[in-house]
Amino acid sequence: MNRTIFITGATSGFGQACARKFAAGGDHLIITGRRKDRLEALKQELEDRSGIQVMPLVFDVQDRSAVFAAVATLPEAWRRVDILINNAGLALGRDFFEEASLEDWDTMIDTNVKGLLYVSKAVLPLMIPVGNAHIINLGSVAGKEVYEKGNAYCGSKFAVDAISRSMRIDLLRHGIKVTAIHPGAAETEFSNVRFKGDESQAKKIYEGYTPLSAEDVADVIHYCASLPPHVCINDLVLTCTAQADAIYFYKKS
Ligand SMILES: NC(=O)C1=CN([C@@H]2O[C@H](COP(=O)(O)OP(=O)(O)OC[C@H]3O[C@@H](n4cnc5c(N)ncnc54)[C@H](OP(=O)(O)O)[C@@H]3O)[C@@H](O)[C@H]2O)C=CC1
Ligand SMILES: N[C@@H](C=O)C(=O)O
Repeated sequence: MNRTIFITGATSGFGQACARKFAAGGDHLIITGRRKDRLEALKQELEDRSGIQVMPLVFDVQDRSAVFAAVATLPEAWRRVDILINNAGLALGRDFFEEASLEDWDTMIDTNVKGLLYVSKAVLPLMIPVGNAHIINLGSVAGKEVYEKGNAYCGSKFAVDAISRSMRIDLLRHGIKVTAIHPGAAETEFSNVRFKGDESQAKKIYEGYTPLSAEDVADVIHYCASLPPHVCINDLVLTCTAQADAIYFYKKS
């Protein structure tokens, strides 16, 4: 399938796994993140292995002007986007409300919510003319149920849930599908980022059970993106079997 897929957060985790999955299926990629070295390495890997074309764009999704400027640099051949995967995001800290950092809250809201809005707004003009484009937003089980010390992270993912529902209504007239994907715990760089490099705390999150992998999530995203034009998966929660919901895990002692 020679589509063009625009993936944010392609330097790690779900985004990187999606890039590999879609490249293997023959799709061309626009891959984005702040770490240019990782984007360049992924471009090299995928162009060598899959023979597809890859366009890296380096920008911080929190920076509105940088988002629009980066999209504006796309040459004519890249000014058609079939699928946008709004994946860039993070959690910072896991603290009680009164102890949490305002800076962490700002970053989560600016990245997970405003960043998704900015990128979608900037890329939509390249999607509307396609007639049957698709937006896939990364929410979380944290956007379906709240948990202790989840505060702003849960809030940001509830916002992604609501934005996805609203997008779906507004964009229907352009034939654009909107799918929200809500994973449970997956072992990526996510917890290292959340716990600010505290490897032991990050590792503890995944002890006693088998979490999702980035590839598990990418497989599901690719399936959602490969359905016939008249079929849309609107909202999908996926967890590892050991995780019953956002809070309950069955962990072998
Ligand atoms: N792992 C999990 O348990 C779950 C994760 N999620 C969500 O899935 C998404 C991907 O997470 P995951 O792959 O696990 O995490 P990773 O930390 O492995 O990857 C996060 C990606 O987002 C990018 N990113 C973060 N901040 C910015 C920014 N300001 N500007 C541009 N890119 C940014 C990073 O790129 P770079 O640093 O190079 O900019 C990186 O490529 C996130 O939205 C997360 O909230 C949802 C449910 C579960
Ligand atoms: N599901 C995880 C990531 O979003 C979490 O809620 O910590």
